[in-house]
This record gives sequence, C-alpha cells and structure tokens, in this order.
Amino acid sequence: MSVPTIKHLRAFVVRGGGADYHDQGGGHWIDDHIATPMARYPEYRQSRQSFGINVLGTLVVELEASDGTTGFAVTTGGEPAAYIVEKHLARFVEGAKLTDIEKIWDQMYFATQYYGRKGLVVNALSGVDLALWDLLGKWRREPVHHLLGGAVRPELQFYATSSRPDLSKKLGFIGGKMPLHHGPAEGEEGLQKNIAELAEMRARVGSDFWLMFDCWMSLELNYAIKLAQRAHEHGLKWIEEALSPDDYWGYAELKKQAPRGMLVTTGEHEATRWGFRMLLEMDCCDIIQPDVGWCGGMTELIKISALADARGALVIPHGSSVYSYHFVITRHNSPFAEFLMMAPKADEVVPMFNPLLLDEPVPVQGRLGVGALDKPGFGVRLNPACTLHRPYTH
Ligand SMILES: C[C@H](O)[C@H](O)CC(=O)C(=O)O
Ligand SMILES: [Mg+2]
Repeated sequence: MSVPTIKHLRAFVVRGGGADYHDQGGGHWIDDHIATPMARYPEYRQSRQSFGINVLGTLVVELEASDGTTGFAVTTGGEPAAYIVEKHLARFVEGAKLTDIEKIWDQMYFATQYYGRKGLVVNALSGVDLALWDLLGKWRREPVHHLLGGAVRPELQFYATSSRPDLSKKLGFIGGKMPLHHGPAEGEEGLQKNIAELAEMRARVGSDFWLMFDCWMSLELNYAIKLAQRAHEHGLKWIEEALSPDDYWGYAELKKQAPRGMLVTTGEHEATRWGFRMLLEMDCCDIIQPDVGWCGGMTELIKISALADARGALVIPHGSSVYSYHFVITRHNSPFAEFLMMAPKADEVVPMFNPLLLDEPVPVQGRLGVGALDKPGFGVRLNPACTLHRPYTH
C-alpha cells in the first residue's frame, strides 16, 4: 500500500488563550491570587502572569503530506518551541511516511535527549506527535479514537476546574476542582482561609458533589499533610499537585499520610514513560494526570497509561481538550475527564482552547457523546481569525 510522505512541517506561535490557557486577559479567575511556588515572594503572589506563567504562548505545528493531506496540533511552548521544531525536529519528520509515528517519536526524543527529556522540549515534541496523529486520522478519514482502539463507552463524563464549583454543579459537571488560593508563606491565616473557602463551597454544593484542591506545586510536605487533614472533614476528594514535581519522595510520604479515602494526584508537569514510572513505582499518587500536549504526545501517553493500568492506577489527563478526549474515551482506566472552565467568571462553558480552534466540542450537562468526536483526526480546525506568526523557517 502506498503511503504519502510528509512534505512540509511548519511551526507557528499564537497569543491570547489557545493551548496556553493561562494567557488570558485581566480579571480572569485563573489569575486571581492562586498559590504557586513563586508565592513565597509577595510581589509575585497576586498574579501568576506577574512571574511569567503566560510568557511562552501557544505553539501550532502544521504538517502537509505529499498527497495534499494536512494535519496540525497545538500545545504550549511558543517561540522557543517553534525554534526547536523548525531547526531540530523537522529533519525527522519531513520525508518520512506519515505512518512512521513511532520511529519519528524515538528519533525526536533521543536526538534532543542531551538538552531535553522534560519541559519545553517535550512540549515541542508532543506538538509534533499530536500533529502526526491528526494527519494520520485525516488521511485515513477516521477519528483518532478509532486509531487508538475505539471507544470503550458511549460518552465522556467531566469534572470542571474553576474557582466556582457551585456553578459547575449547575452546569451538570460531576465535580469541581478549585485552585488553592493561599500558600505556606501566608501561614496559619492563609491555611484557615483555604479551609474556609472549601467549607463554604461544600455548604453550597452539598455532600455528594466532588470537591478537589489544585495546589499547583505550591506546598511543602508538612503544609500539604496539614491541609489534607483539615480538608478531610469537608470531604475533599483529592489533593492535586501539592509538591514540586521533582519531589517524588515527598509525594510518597504524602500518599502514606493522607487521610484514608482522600486521593493524592499529580503528574501534569511530569513527562515520558520514565517520569511516570517513577511516580508509579514510588507509590506517589492514586491518580496520574499526564497532559498529552506536555508528556510526549499520544504516542507516549499510550505507554504511560499501560504502565498505570498494570498497577491499577487511574489516568485522568490534565486539560488538553480534544487531544485528551480522543484518548480518554478509549481507556477503561480513564473513567472521566477534566474540563478547564475558560469563561473569566467560570459561569458558562466555553471551549477550552478558545478562540484558537473551530469545531472544538464542549461538554453539555457535563457529558460529551462519542458522536461529537467522530470526525477525521482530532476533528478540529484552526480559527482563521487568530493570527499565526512563523518566527523561524528551515
Ligand atoms: C487551576 C490550576 O492552578 C491550573 O491553572 C490548571 C491546572 O493545574 C489543572 O487544570 O489541573
Ligand atoms: Mg492541576
């Protein structure tokens, strides 16, 4: 069977929302005094944009095959990732058959290993990998979830991440994950405020609705244990990313000391099968949360998920919109998905990568039927109203 080759790869950057969902305008819940590792410096406490959380912007990787088929994907990484894609990774893609996904992944990873392995380089590599899966799906005229083995359930179910789980409940979600607002530098008073927010939200949503805290790497072990203990009486379902992603030992201890029934989750800033093997083998958490745009793409997520499955761990990918949905619907050990609320006041459902994609499906009453994913590739298009900038060529 003759398979087209990949003729062109192009990398673009775009600002304002998109895959860099922290790149929002003022007054957004996602940038309102959220605890971070930088919150120990009072001048960087009120806004994450003040320390540069949105400095990179979105990376768009576009591929064109010899038969004219095109594919694309978006992730974070912006201009430095565009440089890596154009100047380094393109050589492994152009000229290859569009079915050579595994080989291209291997070449991209090992060619960059001396300066890569995690972070920006793996974001860039993930963007290329996702664009390859999109291209393969477009060429075969099949959705990516078919290529992954097919849906194991007729619909996805979502929890929502926002400052307003009470509104998420009204919108039909199964739970609400709130950002933690006060870190250890704000002492006992901050801790009490965190617990008071949880207690107030519990009173608003009732006892059955899931509530979780996203700590975005901001805590140290003792604080995390204290927070978990005090949050337990308010029915906190899980404590997420409490510690630095490098502190595998801290996570292992937190998991040991967390109140019975409370889950420890982490992994959105972890990458590759080797990073997740460490989390799993050191018994760091109950749920791993790889971001398919950051962990090594779909090719790597398949491997990460298989490792987790063999150990009985759940995989609930971080954000990532359609790139997650096509995966989650195909895996028994991913029973639900995350939806990040991008409306500034978290009071309505807007597409997660708004405004960058057209046809981006969103949950209705907290659910999304597989039919919404039944389009070739990942089923989305770039919005021509968003200005793409190509900073490098090769
Ligand atoms: C709300 C969190 O601080 C972050 O912006 C998103 C995140 O970590 C998640 O969705 O998980
Ligand atoms: Mg998180």
